[in-house]
Amino acid sequence: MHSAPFRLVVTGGGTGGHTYPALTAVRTLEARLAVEGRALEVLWIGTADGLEARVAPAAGIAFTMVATGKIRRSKNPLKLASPANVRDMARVPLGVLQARRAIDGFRPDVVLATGGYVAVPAGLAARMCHRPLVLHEQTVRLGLANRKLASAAARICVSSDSTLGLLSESARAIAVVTGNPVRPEVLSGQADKAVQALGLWGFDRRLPTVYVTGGAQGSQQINELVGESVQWLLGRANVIHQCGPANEAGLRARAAGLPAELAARYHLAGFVSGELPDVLALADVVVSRSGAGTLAELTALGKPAVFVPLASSAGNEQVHNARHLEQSGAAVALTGEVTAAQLQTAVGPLLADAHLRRAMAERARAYGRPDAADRLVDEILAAVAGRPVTAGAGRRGEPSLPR
Ligand SMILES: CC(=O)N[C@H]1[C@@H](OP(=O)(O)OP(=O)(O)OC[C@H]2O[C@@H](n3ccc(=O)[nH]c3=O)[C@H](O)[C@@H]2O)O[C@H](CO)[C@@H](O)[C@@H]1O
Repeated sequence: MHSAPFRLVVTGGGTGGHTYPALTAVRTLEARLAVEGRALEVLWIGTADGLEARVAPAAGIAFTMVATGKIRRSKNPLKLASPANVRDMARVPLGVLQARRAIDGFRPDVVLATGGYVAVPAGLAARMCHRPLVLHEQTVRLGLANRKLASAAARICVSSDSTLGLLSESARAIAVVTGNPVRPEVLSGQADKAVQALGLWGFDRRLPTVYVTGGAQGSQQINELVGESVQWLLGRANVIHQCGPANEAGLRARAAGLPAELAARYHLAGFVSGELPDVLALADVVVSRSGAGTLAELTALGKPAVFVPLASSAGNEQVHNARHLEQSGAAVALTGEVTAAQLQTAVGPLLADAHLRRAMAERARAYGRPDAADRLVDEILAAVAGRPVTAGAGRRGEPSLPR
């Protein structure tokens, strides 16, 4: 029985893709320590306007804000020297100072950084305070924040085997494939609870249900495609459409024009929060962006998916992710200029044929890593104990996401 609590600083956020793996790691570590009778104390270093500013306090985690600026990539020096860029870069040293003060005061055993702009000042401050820094990368290529922090890290935990080949020799020496943590509750949703919680009384349970999601902020492109196809979809399915908080009012006005019998089977939401696991359980087909977080969830659950990747995502990784799953029949990828007709051609067979859905679900599940959070916690504990990375750790010979 340990009397001293384990102290963790966690940093990362902006989007859901960086925020939820951090939250899942905290919860998993807490459960692991509880078995030994040891308490966990956590401080989350984030930004005021990132998703983490809502998620961490709602989870009862102490939260402190630091200044940070968007780090933009550009090969054009004029763009790099733009006023917005210069202003944002100037905020980073202020953020480092603030993060350093927070870390000095909290004295964590370890700092976990999961990417996003805020991870840069907090990660640099971790090194200044001589605290072990564990990085987690969700996407196949290291994000900008993790690239900046790699040389300061004790461990670089990655989500895909194919990331290892893309790392420098020194980064590979401290890299471990853990997978991308999926919130445990996401894996145990119940379809009936979604009906209760969202009041989906007009849904026809004899029809399949499509969950449309554009990621935490919603996707204009997916909203338009679904808007054009909504009557077609509702002719064959119930639809839950997560459209992004900023787009909700406009789409709600448009949905008011639907015939009543179709409107009863259409549910619009800006953001799906606590009900997400139950919504995923209810979904027979998912139409989605292919961000790393969503992909980890859908493969862990084994859900047939039609992906409409964000073409401008870093290194085009969403397109790579979607195409890679499509190659083995684990999803359908719609890339480039996608039309409503293409969406219908992709979704139609899945709505019509439950066998097809089951086959795709099985293939998707082969990519899932439901144990990723446990493996990340193993590495956090190993970093605190000063254990070196095991050579070849994490190579499991499973299907991996592409380069
Ligand atoms: C625009 C952008 O920068 N996208 C990147 C961002 O994705 P972004 O954060 O937008 O998307 P992800 O798919 O990674 O994660 C979204 C997360 O939010 C959750 N969710 C979403 C909607 C909702 O209503 N409720 C809800 O809980 C999803 O279940 C998921 O857990 O980070 C990912 C991981 O680094 C990258 O792969 C993406 O390319």
